[in-house]
Amino acid sequence: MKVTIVGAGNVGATCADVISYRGIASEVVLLDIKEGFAEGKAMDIMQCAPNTGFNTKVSGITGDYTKTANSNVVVITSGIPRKPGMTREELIGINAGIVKGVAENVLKHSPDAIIVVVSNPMDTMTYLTLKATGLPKNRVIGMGGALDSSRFKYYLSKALDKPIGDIDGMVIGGHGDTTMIPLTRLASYNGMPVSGFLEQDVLDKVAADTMVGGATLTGLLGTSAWYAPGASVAYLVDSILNDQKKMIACSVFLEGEYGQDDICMGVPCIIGANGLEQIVDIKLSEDEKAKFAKSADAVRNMNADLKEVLV
Ligand SMILES: NC(=O)C1=CN([C@@H]2O[C@H](COP(=O)(O)OP(=O)(O)OC[C@H]3O[C@@H](n4cnc5c(N)ncnc54)[C@H](O)[C@@H]3O)[C@@H](O)[C@H]2O)C=CC1
Ligand SMILES: O=C([O-])CC(=O)C(=O)O
Repeated sequence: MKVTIVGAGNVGATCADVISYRGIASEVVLLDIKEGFAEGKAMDIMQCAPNTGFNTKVSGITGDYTKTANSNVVVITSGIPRKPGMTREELIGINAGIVKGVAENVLKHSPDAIIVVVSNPMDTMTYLTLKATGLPKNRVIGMGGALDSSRFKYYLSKALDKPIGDIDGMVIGGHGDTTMIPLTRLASYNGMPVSGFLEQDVLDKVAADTMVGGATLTGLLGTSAWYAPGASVAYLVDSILNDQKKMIACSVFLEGEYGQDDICMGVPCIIGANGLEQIVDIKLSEDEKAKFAKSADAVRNMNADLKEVLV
């Protein structure tokens, strides 16, 4: 199985590293526009193999899409990340043109690929990819919810002081500082509701910290995060390539689900060999429904800025 990752920067290279280390694909191609950069990252990753023991073939290329031919999955991480104080939405001006051009180029050589969109603002970039390529909705999947959910589990595990692997929880909605919806009501510690262990004010703080999880890291690092983002993409790619049918919160095109139409947003999805195989329409509370509708308004507002790039 072959995966192409466009953008060999922090997130793209980390994703390639996790995919190869965990043997998720037999071949990974990293592509970047910066001369020699993808080649260097690929060489560095390959030189881990003797000591970590993987067999994935990782190669890098500058701008030559012929080397990406017949990829099963293409991950788009190309574009600029935010700096401290910025929102993800502020990246749209530069990233929209990059993502559209990349999506068109990859499809010329991998017409059957499933595309995973990572570049921000991710929900809008996913919508753009879907509209610009005309691909069916099962083949365009935005990654954000897998990451936001892992940050939610992290903050819950800290508040509970319990192992992160014992915690379950999901974040739906938009992948933005104010549009994420951590589903606290449904989060659990070994199958038991977290509300049985934590006071409401603590749960509210966990949700608030989760929502600004990316901004917090951007403030600490000077650029946005990459370890958990790269690992979250690899987790999603694994479910596709190995037909795991995991339920993962992903940004996908909605046609009536959750009361929304003509928009890509984070909802629970079954992800397998066909990409998006099912949208799981869970029953939200009135409060969660209101939050989802508000989140959709904000994402839709952002999508309106695509008018020029979508001509
Ligand atoms: N959806 C999510 O959960 C997350 C999204 N992101 C987003 O992912 C994107 C990448 O972030 P980083 O890897 O940290 O940035 P980075 O700056 O480290 O890497 C981006 C790479 O894209 C390359 N690039 C730019 N234009 C290109 C083009 N036309 N073709 C090929 N490559 C091109 C650059 O040369 C650079 O190497 C950002 O937009 C960031 O906001 C980051 C983390 C999580
Ligand atoms: O915060 C950012 O800009 C990058 C991102 O989407 C994340 O780490 O969640």
